[in-house]
Amino acid sequence: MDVQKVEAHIVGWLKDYIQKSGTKGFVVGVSGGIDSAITSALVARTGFPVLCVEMPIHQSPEQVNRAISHIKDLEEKYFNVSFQSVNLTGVFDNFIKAMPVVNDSEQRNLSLVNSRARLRMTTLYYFAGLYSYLVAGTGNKVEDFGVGFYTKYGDGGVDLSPIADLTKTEVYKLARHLGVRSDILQAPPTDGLWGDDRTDEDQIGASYPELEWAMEKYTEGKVVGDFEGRKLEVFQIYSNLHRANQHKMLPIPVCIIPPDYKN
Ligand SMILES: NC(=O)c1ccc[n+]([C@@H]2O[C@H](COP(=O)([O-])OP(=O)(O)OC[C@H]3O[C@@H](n4cnc5c(N)ncnc54)[C@H](O)[C@@H]3O)[C@@H](O)[C@H]2O)c1
Ligand SMILES: Nc1ncnc2c1ncn2[C@@H]1O[C@H](COP(=O)(O)O)[C@@H](O)[C@H]1O
Ligand SMILES: O=P(O)(O)OP(=O)(O)O
Repeated sequence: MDVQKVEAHIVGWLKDYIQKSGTKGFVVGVSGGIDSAITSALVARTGFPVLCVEMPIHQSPEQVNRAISHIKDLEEKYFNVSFQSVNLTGVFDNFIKAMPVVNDSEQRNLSLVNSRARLRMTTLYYFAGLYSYLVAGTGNKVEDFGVGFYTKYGDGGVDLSPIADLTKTEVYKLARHLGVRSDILQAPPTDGLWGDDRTDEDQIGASYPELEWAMEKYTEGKVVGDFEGRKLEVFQIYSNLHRANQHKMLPIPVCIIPPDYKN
């Protein structure tokens, strides 16, 4: 990958889009992870106003510190970048209190995990509405179009996706080129939504390089019977998630009324 060309292409694409949209800038959630680090670094390079929002919800101090240090790095380098911290821990705790008590704790935990992501989306759109900004998405190609590993209308609820055609491996290459901090480069990818230190790999059961391999094979039309051992395991993980999460990748189904019913 020619990182210089990719950087220039994405920055140009962002500038072109925002000029045509008639909006004034970008807002992006910065978590201390690699995807939001490069997304914020790219929107910063457009010269348009960029609001980086850090939104802890029972977050580990390491994650918070990485996010804040990254935003400070950007603020020092780019006059157009500003920083807002919004602690959503109390909002989330009150949300839980307002919900009825349920017994199935596994399903409840997953639903609450996704509620965290949706509270962040709501916050980003608050700022987008306030300043006429666009919400920049941070999803990469594997998350968005491979395994659908994101929260529908949570971190998936965005106005534009600058890095969604880059695999995670390409995200790392671009991050090194953009000079992203080493602690962010070294942090294992995590959604940070569970209140513990589980990584994306712990949750999915395969690493990003493995998923990228499977995505390539799946796209080539390979099937389960083509593999054995660990490759088979990874291919099955990928295929199952890809199929189950199609509803996140396709436009939502609309019930079309037969025209003669309307006459
Ligand atoms: N970037 C990240 O790393 C990241 C970010 C957020 C969440 N996550 C992870 O992603 C996962 C998200 O969980 P999820 O996918 O269960 O939740 P989700 O809320 O994203 O999607 C499930 C919802 O989609 C809808 N749905 C389900 N099947 C459907 C169908 N066939 N057609 C239409 N709509 C349908 C339902 O409303 C359901 O509640 C979690 O494991 C979470 O930890 C990862
Ligand atoms: N703590 C956070 N502060 C700001 N923005 C956040 C935070 N955690 C997550 N985000 C945003 O959501 C996406 C996806 O997050 P994952 O950590 O990959 O689940 C992230 O890129 C931020 O934009
Ligand atoms: O989306 P981010 O920035 O939180 O990156 P990662 O998923 O690698 O933690």
